[in-house]
Amino acid sequence: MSAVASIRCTCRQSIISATSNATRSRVSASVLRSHRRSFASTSAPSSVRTKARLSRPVLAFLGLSLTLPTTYFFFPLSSSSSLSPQIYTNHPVSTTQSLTSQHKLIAVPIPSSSSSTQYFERPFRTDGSLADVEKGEVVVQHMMIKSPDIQIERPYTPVNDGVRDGEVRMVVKRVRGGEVGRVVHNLQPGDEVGIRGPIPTFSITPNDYDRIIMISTGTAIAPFLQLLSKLPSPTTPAATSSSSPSSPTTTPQLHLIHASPLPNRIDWTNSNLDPSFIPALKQKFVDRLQISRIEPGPVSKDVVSNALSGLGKEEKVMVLVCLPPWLMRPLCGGMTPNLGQGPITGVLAELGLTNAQVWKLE
Ligand SMILES: Cc1cc2nc3c(=O)[nH]c(=O)nc-3n(C[C@H](O)[C@H](O)[C@H](O)COP(=O)(O)OP(=O)(O)OC[C@H]3O[C@@H](n4cnc5c(N)ncnc54)[C@H](O)[C@@H]3O)c2cc1C
Repeated sequence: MSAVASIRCTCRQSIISATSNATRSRVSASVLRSHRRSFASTSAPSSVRTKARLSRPVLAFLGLSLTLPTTYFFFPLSSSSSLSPQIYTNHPVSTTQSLTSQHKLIAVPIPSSSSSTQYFERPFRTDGSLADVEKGEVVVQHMMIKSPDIQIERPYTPVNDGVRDGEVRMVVKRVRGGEVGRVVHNLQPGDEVGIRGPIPTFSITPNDYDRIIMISTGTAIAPFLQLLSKLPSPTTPAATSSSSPSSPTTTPQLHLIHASPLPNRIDWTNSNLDPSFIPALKQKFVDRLQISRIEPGPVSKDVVSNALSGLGKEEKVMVLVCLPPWLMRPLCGGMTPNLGQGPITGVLAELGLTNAQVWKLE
């Protein structure tokens, strides 16, 4: 199997949270890896790209740590009804649905104004400008939701294609003592929620790969559900099947490896409660999408080896990993403290995969 073609990632690093008694800052921003170009406003010549890749997270870190807190604290909520990555606006929740006792699906309509949809179609860069999406490129994005009571925000990844559906749908897990999870779980249809986004999480040009393997557990499946929702059905002409300005024209072989919930827990991902969940995706992709459900816990070498089987020497593979740190470490090595990719170690390294073939998502 050969190396990467292109994946560009804006890591989930723009999180600024302040609790009532302390201000915690977890800031990270745009880490873009591209072999052709990045979301950055100017394309660096190839000779300096490596250097640019190394310095960009640092610059983004500094830039965001200055700009986002300012935006957040001085302009906490705008009266405008447009969605914006920089400024919070209040938006009514149209539907809410309990998927399990811990998981709630909420839908927030996207205002039809072009100022709201533009950020879905032309992703927001950390320098404030908008990126042109390349032909065939799919950008996975997340939204920030804030607590109305205290200065705290959390990122959530829509499971669907927002522009196509006219709304973003997010599955939010409530954790014990969690602040924003509590807020979301108390929402009723018609209630308003402070939201900003969309913010790019990562982008990928699926046509550049022969096989894309996605590995997740729990709500970390959300970026993959969104990616699969944005990909056109292999049986439908690309131009009509996605809202993306430049839909991929062919579908690579897709393999989703997703942990089953603990025994006696409801497997919401495998329900028909949303058209972005697994059963609908299976119907959409038929034999282009293989699903492996695995036991909760560390991902075994066998299951990944199985997903890689039959891959020719010249074929290109990308493994996208979205797991909590304790599961990511044995599989492929952890991310660095500033949410850089870090070296590939563990199971994926043993299978011969390199940094060019793996992308880690926090
Ligand atoms: C890019 C991105 C996308 C994401 N998408 C999703 C998604 O689609 N769905 C989803 O459910 N989640 C998603 N997450 C996770 C989400 O952003 C939150 O981290 C999660 O919902 C918990 O937030 P919370 O405010 O409810 O809990 P928090 O208030 O952050 O609490 C989390 C845990 O920490 C504990 N805790 C809180 N404060 C303290 C303290 N001072 N000392 C000790 N312990 C403390 C709490 O008890 C709790 O157990 C995503 C994360 C990222 C980075």
